[in-house]
Amino acid sequence: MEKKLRRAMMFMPGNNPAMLQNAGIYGADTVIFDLEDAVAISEKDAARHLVHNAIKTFNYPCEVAIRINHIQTPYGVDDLKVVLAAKPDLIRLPKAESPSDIEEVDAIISQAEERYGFAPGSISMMAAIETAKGLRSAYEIATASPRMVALAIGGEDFIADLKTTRSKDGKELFVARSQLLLAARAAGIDAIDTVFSDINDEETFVNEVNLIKQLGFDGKSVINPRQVRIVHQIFAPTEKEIAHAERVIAAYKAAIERNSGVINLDGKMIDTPMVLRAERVLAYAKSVKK
Ligand SMILES: CC(=O)SCCNC(=O)CCNC(=O)[C@H](O)C(C)(C)COP(=O)(O)OP(=O)(O)OC[C@H]1O[C@@H](n2cnc3c(N)ncnc32)[C@H](O)[C@@H]1OP(=O)(O)O
Ligand SMILES: O=C([O-])CC(=O)C(=O)O
Ligand SMILES: [Mg+2]
Repeated sequence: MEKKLRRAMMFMPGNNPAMLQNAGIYGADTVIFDLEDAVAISEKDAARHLVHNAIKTFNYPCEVAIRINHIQTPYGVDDLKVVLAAKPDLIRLPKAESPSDIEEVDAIISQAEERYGFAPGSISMMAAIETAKGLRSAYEIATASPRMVALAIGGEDFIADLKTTRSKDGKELFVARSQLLLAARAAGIDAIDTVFSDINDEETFVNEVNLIKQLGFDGKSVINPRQVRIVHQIFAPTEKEIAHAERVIAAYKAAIERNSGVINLDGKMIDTPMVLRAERVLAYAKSVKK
């Protein structure tokens, strides 16, 4: 099965009807309708129903995710009660700290799938790690349910938990990003980087997207349509990368025909991991073009 792309996952407040209506037009791989921190407590109930109706009404051309409130707040269970009936593709649990958070949400989703006649397992889950405590259990959280498709880092809350501030080069998040990436990779699921809040600082945003791509992340949470285009551009393999990958595969095939194990391409040794990476570049380029 072809891998699902989750390059830009775009948040919007669940109580903003205009944004919900236009959510699908900006090309994000995933839209995230937020019921958590972007929605005031007095608006929680209205937002749930608005999000439910939007999913039922608009035929979004992308993955549809909902960020619910944490399951142990007074709002999380009610969020699920209302929105699951609309069959979102993905539930994002914020501030996950233990596998039991995931198990609790998983159980409620299973009940809803049965009640509404949805295929078992058809609603996926992801979790955002936003505290040092959550990061210590990242692998257990990632593997707590077969529904889990991604771990994200929630950098704003994480930095508050670290008791520091956010710098332009993100040094304070470096270890957390690396550890989260390792946990996601060990679990075989996607790793998604945090939002970048200063939508007018394009230069720092571009540097940050290049950094997280190099670290190995699959995508980034974003908060504005302008950020979607930048993330998608940076994640797309360049013509040069595609041409190189094609030459690696061709050299590998030619070597197999010659029964030769060692391949030399432009003076550089090519071996199995490089062939795997070249295959991944070509598969990625193919899915990006669609
Ligand atoms: C730390 C966290 O928890 S982050 C997650 C929660 N936060 C959010 O969901 C915030 C999402 N983002 C936003 O609300 C907005 O982008 C803001 C407030 C940051 C900036 O808003 P604006 O100044 O209006 O942005 P901008 O001028 O670029 O908007 C251009 C258009 O895109 C729309 N738009 C902006 N952001 C979004 C979005 N996230 N989703 C959908 N549409 C959006 C605007 O409504 C506007 O539409 P229009 O031209 O039809 O009027
Ligand atoms: O999960 C995210 O990217 C946004 C968020 O809540 C945070 O940074 O605290
Ligand atoms: Mg947060």
